[in-house]
Amino acid sequence: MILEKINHVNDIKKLTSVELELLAEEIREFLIHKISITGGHLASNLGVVELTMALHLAFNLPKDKLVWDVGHQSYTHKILTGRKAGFDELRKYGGLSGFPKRTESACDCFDTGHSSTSISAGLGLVQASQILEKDNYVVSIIGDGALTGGMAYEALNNAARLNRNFIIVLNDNNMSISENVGAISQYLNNIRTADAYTDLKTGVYDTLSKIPIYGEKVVGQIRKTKNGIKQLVIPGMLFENMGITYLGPVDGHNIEKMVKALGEAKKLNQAVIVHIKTNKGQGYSPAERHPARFHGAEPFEIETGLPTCKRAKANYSDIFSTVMRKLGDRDKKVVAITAAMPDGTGLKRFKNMFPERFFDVGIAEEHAVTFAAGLAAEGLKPIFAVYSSFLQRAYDQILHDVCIQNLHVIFAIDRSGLVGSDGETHQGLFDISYLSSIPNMNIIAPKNKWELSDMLKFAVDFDGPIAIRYPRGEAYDGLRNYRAPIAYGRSEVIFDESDIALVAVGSMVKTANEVREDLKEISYNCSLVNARFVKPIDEEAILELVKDHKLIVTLEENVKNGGFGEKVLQLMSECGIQTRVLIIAIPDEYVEHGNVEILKKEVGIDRESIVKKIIAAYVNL
Ligand SMILES: Cc1ncc(C[n+]2csc(CCOP(=O)(O)OP(=O)(O)O)c2C)c(N)n1
Ligand SMILES: CC(=O)[C@@H](O)[C@H](O)COP(=O)(O)O
Ligand SMILES: [Mg+2]
Repeated sequence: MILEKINHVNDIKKLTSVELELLAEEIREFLIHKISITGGHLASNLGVVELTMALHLAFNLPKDKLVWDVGHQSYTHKILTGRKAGFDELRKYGGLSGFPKRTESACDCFDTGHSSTSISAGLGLVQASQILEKDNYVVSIIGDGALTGGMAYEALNNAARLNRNFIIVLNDNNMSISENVGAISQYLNNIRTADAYTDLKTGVYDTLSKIPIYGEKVVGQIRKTKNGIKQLVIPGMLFENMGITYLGPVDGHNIEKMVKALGEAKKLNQAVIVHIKTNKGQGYSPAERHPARFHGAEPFEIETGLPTCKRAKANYSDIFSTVMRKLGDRDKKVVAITAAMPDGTGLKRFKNMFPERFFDVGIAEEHAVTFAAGLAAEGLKPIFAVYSSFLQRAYDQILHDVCIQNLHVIFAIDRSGLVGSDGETHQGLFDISYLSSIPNMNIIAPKNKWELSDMLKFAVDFDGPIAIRYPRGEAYDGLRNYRAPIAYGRSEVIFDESDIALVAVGSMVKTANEVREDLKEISYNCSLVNARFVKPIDEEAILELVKDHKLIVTLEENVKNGGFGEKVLQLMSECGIQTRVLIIAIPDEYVEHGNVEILKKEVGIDRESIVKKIIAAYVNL
């Protein structure tokens, strides 16, 4: 096994070219085997095995810096930097992260998780090296999907004026999670498929370069020419015209060719894009055939590619998908938007049924929000389905373009709360806080699958900005009989007792009900209130609760700062009420990756911890 020889960074440099080919095969087998057990981002990682090897051969880590965009494709990099043994615990609590982490290795120079940040971060590293007079290379590796994100262009706009080497590797597999979208994707596709064009370019350059003394100059001259012959011989004109040298496209499964291209790129004192063509899922036919399904794979059977655990119940995204279909049927003004997540959010069905009312804008959450605002300004009813953590980057667009004008944009916020194995960057723990500080915004959260459906209908009939937050995973199907119509700003009393009032938001209603049952067994009486509205909070109901309850407990899967509990506390203080409020929420810290149940325990929002906290608070009243 060649893989056994790879224990430290740069071990790869000791291998012969035959061994390198074997190593690529072994890494693929290793990844397929490990991820079939743990789950993880398989298809993207299979696609970059040779590219990562080429980068490790061409550069000296950790002195040189590799910045992985999104970072979901960094598994081979982890293997080559001595972290092979960690793959049994990949994305598990306390185990190896699925993304680059500076705390995990000196070879991880920048943490990522969200898309399109690598060129900005890389440029920062380059400028820092210059100021600190360091002598190292910086390489940002960005996918064609990540290149649909606006931040990448903001960075390219700046990188173009560099007079120092900065290599941007464009890992082009012609896929985002789903099919990539937009003009840039089309442009790259044209380059990918225009082999004759590439040969012409290579041929012309090679011939010209071979002419003694003047050849190199002529090539340089062609690069500087704004049109004419350059249009004919240089793919990647878009980048060249911006002032960024373009090299490629290069076969991303040929190590030798990539090392050569990277060597050329290293010679330039400016920003240079090396366009690498890869195949998402390379070497594992189920992933090659279904790259979207194997983008973020659950554990699967290697022979068939089928998931090992069949899902018995629908998750919230499935419910959303079904309701969206009905809403689309019922109301022609309903339009749906996704920022490159049609599968994850459950919008694929809507896309198939109403293609003219479906918009995938690419990984462009900021644009998605302002685009939705434009649609709403003309009277349509846009529903932007987005993961909680990805909506974070559209804060100003929500405030400036939607809420100031009080436009009727519906935010269907999936993955609110703890998401689990993706960790810090993806936990949806801030949306209540960041949204509720914005005037005109309304925030609701369903307790179960039926309420998600009711709330979506309510939101479509509403007028104004409204966000519905719901968690990742299985949709709760308990408390079915509690289905009072949704009324603006009103909560729902589920159990009316005395002593302790549990006021829970969305996913925490289920937990609160379990806590209520546990406490009942030891003779504590608890009322259970489903908050429904986080903004505006149901002040009337809360002021009613303080009349016959000694302790109010608020429960939410959001950070405490700026959360629901703090709003209740503020109301109490404004009304001069002394009743004790116990806030069950996420503490002021980032929550790492791992199984959601373990994470809940760690942050103290699991059933058992809550019971203990309530008893402690109650006996100390
Ligand atoms: C801001 C943000 N939005 C959405 C995502 C979800 N996401 C992760 S990877 C990905 C597709 C990236 O495509 P590409 O860069 O081409 O990489 P590939 O998976 O094809 O290797 C998306 C949409 C994200 N990580 N960050
Ligand atoms: C890397 C990334 O951002 C996505 O692939 C994300 O991991 C998807 O998460 P879900 O599995 O919750 O759809
Ligand atoms: Mg891609």
